[in-house]
Amino acid sequence: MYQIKTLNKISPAGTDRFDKSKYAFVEEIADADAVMVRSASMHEMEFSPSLKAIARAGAGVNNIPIDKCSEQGIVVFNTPGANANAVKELVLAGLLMSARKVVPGIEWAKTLKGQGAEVGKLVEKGKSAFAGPELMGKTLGVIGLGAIGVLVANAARHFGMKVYGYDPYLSVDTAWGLSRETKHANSLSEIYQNCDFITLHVPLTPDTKGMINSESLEACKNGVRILNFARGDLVNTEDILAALDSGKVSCYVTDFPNDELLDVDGVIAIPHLGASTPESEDNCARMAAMELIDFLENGNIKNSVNLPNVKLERSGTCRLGVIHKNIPNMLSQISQTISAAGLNIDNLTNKSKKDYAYTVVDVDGLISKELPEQLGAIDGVVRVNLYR
Ligand SMILES: NC(=O)c1ccc[n+]([C@@H]2O[C@H](COP(=O)([O-])OP(=O)(O)OC[C@H]3O[C@@H](n4cnc5c(N)ncnc54)[C@H](O)[C@@H]3O)[C@@H](O)[C@H]2O)c1
Ligand SMILES: O=C(O)CC[C@@H](O)C(=O)O
Repeated sequence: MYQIKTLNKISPAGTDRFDKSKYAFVEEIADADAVMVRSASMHEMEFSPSLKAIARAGAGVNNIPIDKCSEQGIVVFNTPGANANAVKELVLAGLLMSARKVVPGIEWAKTLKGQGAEVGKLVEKGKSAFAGPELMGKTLGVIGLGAIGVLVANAARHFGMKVYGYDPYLSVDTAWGLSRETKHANSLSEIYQNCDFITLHVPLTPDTKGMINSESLEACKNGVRILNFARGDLVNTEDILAALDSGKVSCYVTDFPNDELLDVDGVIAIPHLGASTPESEDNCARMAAMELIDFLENGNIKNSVNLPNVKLERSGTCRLGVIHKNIPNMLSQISQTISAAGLNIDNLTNKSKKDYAYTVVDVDGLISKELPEQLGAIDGVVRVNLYR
């Protein structure tokens, strides 16, 4: 039996994919072959040698210690694009809310409770405090043109906005999906100087942490509206609060509230609801489950953030999945060790991603108990998994 541990609430659309005759859900991570997780932080967790894979039912993997996983040969998956539409829809709501003062207006309207027949008159008298501009004709800067950024950029065009997009690592596939009317910004300065609204759709990494700070805000237009549906730490809290106070920023919409941001004028703090739709939770859970099943049963890897994609049709009698450092001479040492064990290699594939590589070998004949140990002893081999 394969043992699965779920952290967070994972939709049954995913958990039901595991065949009950082959999979069991366990309480303790120490017993697990694989983990399904959403936003729970795994940075302080110990991983037992049984743990082979972690599937993030979502996009951001900053809650998972990727380097530690790679060193231990644990494959980390995510579910690219599976929640992008849900986030896009809330970003569009965020754009409207940031412009039209709907949230403070609703809060003010509640204070009129108990005024009886006067409510209508009071509404008309007080509403001018909550007027806000239209989106049509305004400029939106989208930072990060991945699954979500592209959808937001394209949809904003339908509001009549002029859209600038910035992404130095834009993939060819994504570029095909981007509206031709999106202006390609060559630098962040171009976004800051030109945009009335700026929306962030980049992963949180050491490079992007704090990218919105006093310096970048200084380069922005006065009264800019900032939307952050990506990760809280992309924006320096102290600096955005100062910019709200000075009027440099007129609204900050964030899906990642912290104590300092709550109940501040100009801040719209949403409790991380970007991906909280039944459709997106189902999509993410389903994709994460399918990734784990194909890896645990066949050693195939799709949508991993730390190892290459490898898909090999099963052949031979057994399969070995060897996770190793991306250094010279690994393939020949692996195949020599297998040949020395008297086994014929039926099929083999090898792919690399940054510092790590993955070799999948289908062999004819039965694999002895010693062979995985011999392969594991090769300098640079991190982990050997056996698939029967
Ligand atoms: N609020 C939510 O519930 C929610 C849901 C999904 C994703 N997210 C967050 O949004 C982020 C983006 O999600 P996605 O699905 O679009 O991911 P994605 O991987 O499809 O897109 C990220 C894009 O950012 C680009 N990028 C990376 N570094 C950059 C930089 N320094 N400057 C500009 N562009 C850069 C990449 O090239 C990529 O195109 C996730 O990493 C996650 O943190 C939040
Ligand atoms: O699981 C969630 O609800 C949020 C997921 C989101 O932050 C992501 O990065 O995909």
